[in-house]
Amino acid sequence: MSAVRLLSRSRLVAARSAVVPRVGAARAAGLSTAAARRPATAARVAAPSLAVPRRWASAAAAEVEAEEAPAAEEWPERVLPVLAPADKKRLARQRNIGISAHIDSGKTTLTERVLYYTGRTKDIHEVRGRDGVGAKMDSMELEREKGITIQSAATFADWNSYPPPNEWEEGAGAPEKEKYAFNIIDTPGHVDFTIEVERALRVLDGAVLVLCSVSGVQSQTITVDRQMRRYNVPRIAFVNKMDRAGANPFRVVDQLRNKLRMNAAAVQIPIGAESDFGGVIDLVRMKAIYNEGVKGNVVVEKDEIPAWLKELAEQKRAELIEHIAEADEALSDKFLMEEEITELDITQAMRRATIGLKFTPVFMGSAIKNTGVQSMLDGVCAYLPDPSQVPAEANDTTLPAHAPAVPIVPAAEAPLLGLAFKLEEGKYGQLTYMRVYQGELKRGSVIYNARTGKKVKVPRLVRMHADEMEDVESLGSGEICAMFGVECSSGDTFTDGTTPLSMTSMFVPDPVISLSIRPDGNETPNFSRALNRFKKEDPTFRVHVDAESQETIISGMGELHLDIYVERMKREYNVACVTGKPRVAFRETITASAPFEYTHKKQSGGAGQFARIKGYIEPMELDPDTGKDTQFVNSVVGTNIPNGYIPAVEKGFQEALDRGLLTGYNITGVRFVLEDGAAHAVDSSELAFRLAAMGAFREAFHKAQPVILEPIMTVEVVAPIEFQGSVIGAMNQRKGTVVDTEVRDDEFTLIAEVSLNDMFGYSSQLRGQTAGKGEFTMEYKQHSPVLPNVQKDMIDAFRKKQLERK
Ligand SMILES: Nc1nc2c(ncn2[C@@H]2O[C@H](COP(=O)(O)OP(=O)(O)OP(=O)(O)O)[C@@H](O)[C@H]2O)c(=O)[nH]1
Repeated sequence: MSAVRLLSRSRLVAARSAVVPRVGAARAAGLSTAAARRPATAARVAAPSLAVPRRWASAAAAEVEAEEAPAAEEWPERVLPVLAPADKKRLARQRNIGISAHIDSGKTTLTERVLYYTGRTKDIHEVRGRDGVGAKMDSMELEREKGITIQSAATFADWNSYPPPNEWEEGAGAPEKEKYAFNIIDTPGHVDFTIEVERALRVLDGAVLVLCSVSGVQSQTITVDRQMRRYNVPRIAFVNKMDRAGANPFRVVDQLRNKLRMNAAAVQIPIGAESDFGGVIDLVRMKAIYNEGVKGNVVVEKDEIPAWLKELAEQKRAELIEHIAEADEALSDKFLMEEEITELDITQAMRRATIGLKFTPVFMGSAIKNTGVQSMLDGVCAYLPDPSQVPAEANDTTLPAHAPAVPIVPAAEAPLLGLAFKLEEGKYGQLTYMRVYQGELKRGSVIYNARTGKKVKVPRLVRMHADEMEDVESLGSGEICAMFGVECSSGDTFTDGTTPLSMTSMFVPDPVISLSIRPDGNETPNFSRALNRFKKEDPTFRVHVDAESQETIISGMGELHLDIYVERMKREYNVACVTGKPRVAFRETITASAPFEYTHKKQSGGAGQFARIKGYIEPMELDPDTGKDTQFVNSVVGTNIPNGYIPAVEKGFQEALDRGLLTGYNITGVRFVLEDGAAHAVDSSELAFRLAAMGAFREAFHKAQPVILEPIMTVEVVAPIEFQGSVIGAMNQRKGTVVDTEVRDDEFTLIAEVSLNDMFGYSSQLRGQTAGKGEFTMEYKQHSPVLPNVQKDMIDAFRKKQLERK
């Protein structure tokens, strides 16, 4: 295997540019280009150096302490594998895609079509359909009942399509269609299940953003788009529901441009509209595409474009070329020079621009009317990247956190590196969904959990098809699969034990709502079993026991999120529960810095306790790299505090954060800087320093202008126009700030920012106000300080409760 020797990504770039000029010279000298690509130094690095000692796997279990970690000069030289031609070929026909959108845009309905057309299902079952079967992808009983998607389901499917445009040659005609392997994840649209969307985007290489042709860009579309940007996921858009009254795909394209600041353009135009919608015109090839046969399974392409659409097609084709040219230099040059632009120029530029996150092609159709779905699938093959084209990175767990991340090459020969991105407890035990990033995962092989260092044998490996499965012997890099009987937590990395690499973790938002929970009747082991399982499956679901009331408190992303878990406790674990009133997850923070100098001293016969610490606390913003907004900084110079006591100070600080001093809620956004102190040879202990840190924090916190923060939500209401006045009135009553309103035909959309604390009971109010016709979604925006009078009331109420307890 040829190899490129590297230390960091910048060196990778440098190495690549250093190699390029040598290729021509090598050819002239009769050498293979592979040999020429290998820099001189790498020639001495034999392939086995890819393997690192087995002990690294267990070393990875522990976080590397800064002082233990090797200095930068000692960081190991990195040898990156180069993709073998066989890997490249296989990966070029692999697509890992997510289907994401605002609630009710038709993702599940669309996925049902995809499964049917790819031959995975024999029939189409509708969401909340009359046949009582329910959609294939909504396999959970609850999902089928409510007609919403709760858990994402991964599905494997094959699709025949043309090779991607980068493999075509000008003038050579269309190549034969080939088989692509798709992994599709149907993600939930409700904000309460945001973590499912986050997880899916983390492991997928591209996405289809589904929009409703009438409602266009909605609040959840904005959230999903933000998540896709966070993970650099290239996307194509699909404007669904083209059969609906008021359908207008070009308005949706405008919204993509204006509201999401996306460089987007339609690659199709509709043939007919609303109930007359009959097909689409492909603007690249200028062909009319219709669906015929059983449930639209036969795609008919006609060279003849209906005469009444010719002018619109020409105009929209020009607009498409202009927008791609904005994002692609090669096409832009041709465009400016007024040279002839061929079909291949457009498709190749569109692929480059889409993968480069500079352009979004917009497809359109109607999932329910079986129209336009196959063309969208061809678009996935043509314009979304294969797994080798998406940069992925891992951390070397033997190095400190600031060491450069290591680029991953999805080579089959490299050591195994896989990310367990989702857990599910099924009939046959725990099912762990894994994306293999490099190497190969084989049934029966032994793999290592990089976090715990534990090894485990893979007893069974399956490809998932919603809730059914297909056994496989092995899976290559870039693929998604599920394993049975592998104990782990969501987000764990698995390796073959020969690499110290671990995948970077995902963004987990903090919970915004909590409620107390207890079994209705005697407590059975199933109560804690269920809570433990949910906690492991879902990092946004938290459980703790309140120190004062001794109640079990569950927290999550919204009322629906917690309701679903309470319901699942009853259905899956036979534990009916009684819950308290939902409470908003307030937080406390500081708005100024404050110094501390604190001595903890106790002398009551025998060994005393002595610890003195000095330093300051200050406000801290969320660190986007670590996802943390609290930090302990050790700035001690000298030995006034012996090194061994420093971790105890940090522990005391962490403990102090757990229980706020104003109202008992968590403290966030604080940096604790330890500068100096004193110890006593006999009386100092870890306990004394821990207590000193807690005392110092208490003292400084009150001087640092503390405030209570509350979650502010973005609320989007859609309702018939006649209810606009009363809906706005109710929002004002709830002290909401109206951010935007939009009126469309007979419907309006209102976007407001409202404190979550003022949103309780809104769904029944809206239902009453709009005769059941209004809908709303709510999404967490940020934590903001409560009004001073509210803060005072909350502090008084907390104190009163504490006095009553005493
Ligand atoms: N008119 C029309 N209705 C559609 C179309 N596609 C889906 N629907 C309907 O829209 C509703 C929502 O569809 P789903 O497929 O459940 O939407 P979803 O985006 O998966 O919903 P969540 O998973 O709950 O976010 C259902 O009543 C569908 O029948 C379409 O192309 N045209």
